[in-house]
Amino acid sequence: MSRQQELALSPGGRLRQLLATGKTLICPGVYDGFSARMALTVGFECLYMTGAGVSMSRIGMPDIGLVTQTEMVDTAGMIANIDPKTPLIADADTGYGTAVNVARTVERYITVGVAGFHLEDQVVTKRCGHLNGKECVGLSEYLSRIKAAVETRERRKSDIVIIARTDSLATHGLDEALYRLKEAVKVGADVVFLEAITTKAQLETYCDAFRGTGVATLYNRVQGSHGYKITPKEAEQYGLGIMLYPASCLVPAYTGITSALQKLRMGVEEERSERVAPLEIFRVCGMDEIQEREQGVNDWARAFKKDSE
Ligand SMILES: C[C@](O)(C(=O)O)[C@H](CC(=O)O)C(=O)O
Repeated sequence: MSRQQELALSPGGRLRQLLATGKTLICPGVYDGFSARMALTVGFECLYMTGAGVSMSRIGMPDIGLVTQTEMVDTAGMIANIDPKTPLIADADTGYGTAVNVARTVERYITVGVAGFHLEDQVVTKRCGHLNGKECVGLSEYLSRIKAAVETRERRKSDIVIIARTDSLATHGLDEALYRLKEAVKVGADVVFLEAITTKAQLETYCDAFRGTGVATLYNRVQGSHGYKITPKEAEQYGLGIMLYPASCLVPAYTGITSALQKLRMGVEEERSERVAPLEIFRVCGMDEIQEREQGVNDWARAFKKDSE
């Protein structure tokens, strides 16, 4: 693909291109500008905006359906535009209301440059998929959400990737969960996401159900949960299309910051902090590029002034 063609690709197009390689796409969970910058600096090809992370970092609340559409769209737009070449998959939870709310969420995700999103079948007062006590809506309500997303994508002539998530494994069992995902695909979802898989047998049945159908499967690897654990290498062997690591930044932030603060509270400075100069982290956040741009504009202004005098 030429540079021109590559530049012309939409965020959804970039994500589709990555999925078409057939390799498992490893997506670290980011939730703010800083975590996104770190993931980009390390070189990930695709990022995931975790709703749990946005809920905790942005409003200081747990992942129990408190974060709003406005907060999610605003954060997603900021992250997606740090490096528009790297596609962002965003959590869209339940779509934040009825089918019309779903449509508005999708419309806004398209506008701000999100490449793909997942939409689930929990009730609107949802909770993290790895907590007990989940409740799911009926199949027709779930499919209305997916349908609203698909129609919005068509209306906007967008290629945003729609990921159908079901939490019904915990509430209704594996057969119903797979049935829901298959129906979501019929309505127009591109990727399926069976949430909170806890056994090898469930994972195998899930992968078998979609193998050879052209529909990519997503696996949500919530470190520290009761979810079944697989490595990225095993994910390749299972033929999984996407692997999310929602807690990949959250947990190190939690443990690292807490430990540094505990020390500071005792009057001891964290020795690692001394090894990082402010400039180093500003650089992670694009300092050099911004200064280069500034320099370019200043040079132009100087030349302009000289010519016009
Ligand atoms: C994927 C998820 O929706 C998220 O918000 O990142 C969560 C992850 C979590 O709460 O740790 C989930 O429901 O699995």
